[in-house]
Amino acid sequence: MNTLSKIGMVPLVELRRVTKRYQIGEKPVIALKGIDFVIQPREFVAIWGPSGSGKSTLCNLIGMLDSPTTGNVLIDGEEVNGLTDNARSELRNRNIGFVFQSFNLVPVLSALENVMLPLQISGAPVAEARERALQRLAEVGLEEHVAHRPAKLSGGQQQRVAIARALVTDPALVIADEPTANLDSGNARRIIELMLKINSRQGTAFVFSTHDQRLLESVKRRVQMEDGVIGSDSMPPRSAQTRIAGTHP
Ligand SMILES: Nc1ncnc2c1ncn2[C@@H]1O[C@H](COP(=O)(O)OP(=O)(O)OP(=O)(O)O)[C@@H](O)[C@H]1O
Repeated sequence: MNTLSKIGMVPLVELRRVTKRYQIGEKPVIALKGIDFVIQPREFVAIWGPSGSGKSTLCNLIGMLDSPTTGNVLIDGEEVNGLTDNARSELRNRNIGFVFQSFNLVPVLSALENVMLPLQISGAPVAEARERALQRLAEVGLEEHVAHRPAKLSGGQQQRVAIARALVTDPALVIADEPTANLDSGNARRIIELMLKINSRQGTAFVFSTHDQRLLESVKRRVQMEDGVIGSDSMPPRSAQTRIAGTHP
């Protein structure tokens, strides 16, 4: 992120009157109907709502994986619409980490190699990539499992590898689209607590989506999606971020 967002002068993400329309054959689907939305540095935001309400579409636009039909998306104060594909990829790789519902780990690579991958793709020397990946895996509590391939890990452990991978490039924002959808309720809760802890300790901003209201108890900013608009049951942003017992700012 540039210095302006680091010192809080511009939001990390800003959506201005964003719409998204999909066309399947003859029939248009308006997935987002004019969204205004801001994520500030260090925020932890839950996007919740029923299936089909527009959560993934919103995450994809925030992560520049897709473009709006109308309206503007600004990342770190920079308007995304006018950028070339290369400039957009560069902005994304520099600033944003992703966690997906199906973990998306490379099956033939170990946990360590999976986490090293984003750094190696960006040209970091192997020794440095290894050191930073080991550090991230330790932060998510997997130092004992670094040599295991994904198939040897539980769903919760695989998602923790994915979180370590999302964090390894030190992004200002991690987008986690339904990160707990394939986990049982205990592991789902542990994943949210882990993300809250990283947010609290390191200041990484998180936006995560879920249809499970039970996961929202400890999240202070909630954005409810309802048929393509932000619903009335949203909780406003808070200047102070959530702290988990035993963690430090
Ligand atoms: N690629 C696409 N092509 C056509 N329609 C789409 C596409 N992606 C999403 N939609 C439609 O847009 C609307 C919003 O979908 P979206 O996936 O954003 O909702 P969601 O809240 O994330 O749902 P879920 O929780 O089931 O993932 C739905 O009506 C969906 O069918």
